[in-house]
Amino acid sequence: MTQNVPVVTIDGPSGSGKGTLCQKLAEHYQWHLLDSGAIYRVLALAALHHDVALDNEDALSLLAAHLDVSFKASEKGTLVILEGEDVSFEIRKETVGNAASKVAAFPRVREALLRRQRAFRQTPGLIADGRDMGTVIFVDAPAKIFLEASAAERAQRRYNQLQEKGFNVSFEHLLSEIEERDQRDRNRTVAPLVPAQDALVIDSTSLSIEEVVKLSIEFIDNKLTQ
Ligand SMILES: Nc1ncnc2c1ncn2[C@@H]1O[C@H](COP(=O)(O)OP(=O)(O)OP(=O)(O)O)[C@@H](O)[C@H]1O
Ligand SMILES: Nc1ccn([C@H]2C[C@H](O)[C@@H](COP(=O)(O)O)O2)c(=O)n1
Repeated sequence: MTQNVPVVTIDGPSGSGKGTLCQKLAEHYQWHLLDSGAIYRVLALAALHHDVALDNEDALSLLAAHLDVSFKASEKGTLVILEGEDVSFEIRKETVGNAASKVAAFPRVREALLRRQRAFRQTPGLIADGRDMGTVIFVDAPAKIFLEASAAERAQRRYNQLQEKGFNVSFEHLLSEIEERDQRDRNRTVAPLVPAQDALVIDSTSLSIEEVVKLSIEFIDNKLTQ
């Protein structure tokens, strides 16, 4: 019964630090990791590759139901494979993130990806990263965290990240993309980005990564022993 396998859900807006926190938690507990955003990103990329319009819910949900995606552990981290091709780098582009946010707004697309996400619940446990992990996908999770940060701080983090990788980007452009994505993810009719009622909300705007990890582990350990 996978229902007995513990899950920790980490939800929050783009750039709040979910991915960073989830990797550290998965290492700490030696649990599996679900990056649900990567699945939506792969779907968006598949739509772009196959010329499927980002507003065609029928075609997108069909594509989602048959999405040929797999995740492979490697020395460089987890590789994301779409139809046999390594798309780990491509799916991280801001254009793909924005497209993912558009396709993710359709109820039948979300429905088509539901079981695929729940299948990640395997012993000894799962750290689940996304927007609706605690509110829809794993509502019975014993520990739920909602990670926030101001839009300006998230844009600054993304700016630093891209600069380090050698990309020349405008801070203002990044900020407006983050605000646009927030607006879409928070206001959609299905599975909007909101904290679960039983989630611990952490505002990381002025916290270091280490402080966020420490607070999270204290909370999770407490919840898991209740
Ligand atoms: N508390 C923090 N303080 C400073 N920088 C941070 C903090 N948490 C994360 N970061 C940095 O912010 C950037 C974005 O973090 P991360 O990719 O984990 O966010 P995310 O919420 O997973 O974003 P997305 O949803 O778009 O994938 C990374 O460069 C990361 O190192
Ligand atoms: N559980 C999820 C995960 C992701 N999405 C959508 C909304 C995001 O803007 C987009 C990309 O996610 P990211 O990789 O930046 O975490 O995918 C969603 O709706 N639900």
